[in-house]
Amino acid sequence: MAIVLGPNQYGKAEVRVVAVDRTTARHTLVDLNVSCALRGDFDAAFTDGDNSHVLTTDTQKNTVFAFARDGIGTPEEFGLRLARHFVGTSEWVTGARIAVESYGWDRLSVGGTPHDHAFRRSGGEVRTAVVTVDGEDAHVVAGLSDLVVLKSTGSEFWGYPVDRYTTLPETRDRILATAVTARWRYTSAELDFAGVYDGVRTTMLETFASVHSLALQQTQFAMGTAVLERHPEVAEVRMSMPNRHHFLQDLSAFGLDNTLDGPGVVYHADDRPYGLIEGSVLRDDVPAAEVAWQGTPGFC
Ligand SMILES: O=c1[nH]c(=O)c2[nH]c(=O)[nH]c2[nH]1
Repeated sequence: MAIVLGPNQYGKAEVRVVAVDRTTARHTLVDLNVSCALRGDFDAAFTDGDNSHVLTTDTQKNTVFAFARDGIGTPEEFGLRLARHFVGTSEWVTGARIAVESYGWDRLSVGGTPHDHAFRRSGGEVRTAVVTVDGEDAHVVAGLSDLVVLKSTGSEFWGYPVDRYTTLPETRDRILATAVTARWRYTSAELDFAGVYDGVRTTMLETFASVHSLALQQTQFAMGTAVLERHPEVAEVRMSMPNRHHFLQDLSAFGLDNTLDGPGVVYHADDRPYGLIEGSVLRDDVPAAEVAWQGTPGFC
């Protein structure tokens, strides 16, 4: 029996970098959380403490800040620049995974006039990008998380099996709410990343709104299908969506009606437990690229 080192990677996680574009008096902000992971021949560091192949995580952090000095661009472009730099710099670094979270800031207005340099964090939504350079190949997985959406009608849930533990009543009209986390893989690393991102996000929102839902599963698949139909540069979509249950609150103890036959206006928003619907939608003519997903958690 031999005990051997298995797959490994290392890098600096969660480098928080904020870049202010001051080229005009109207400033813009880019606010990122960047995590680097290098892959390659680092065995001796793990087995013997031999650091001769270890580009320190401190150097990786410094590289992130230094690269930001020249302008960041999109999260995907920034990730590709960093990953290609790390893979091109030393022969024993054969791959790099750069994960970027991008936080949006909206410009504040004063008396209806947009302010030049004051901002408010926009929503809880986060744009994400995971770039993997593997030798000569580059993979880009874009995404978003915590895009919170709700429909106050246009959602039903019925027709499920009933066993001795089933108490959920069937409904023809319920609130459907979720926080979308989605990642989608591009077929190319040369794209208008900002434009395609906006298009995919809009497609998801429009589909959520317009599909009459018989299950969150159906809505999710429709969202992924619409993305693949409208965006040929997307190879596959993976989504994780908690079902944020809203139940009509029973107000009968107070002599108030609150059923769907009556006004049906007061709901109790349950934060947990929640159903968790996870799925992927693929094109059957595009080859899989599991290395693009290696290390990206949260999906089945
Ligand atoms: O859209 C839904 N899918 C389910 O699988 C499910 N399960 C449940 O209790 N409510 C719901 N709603």
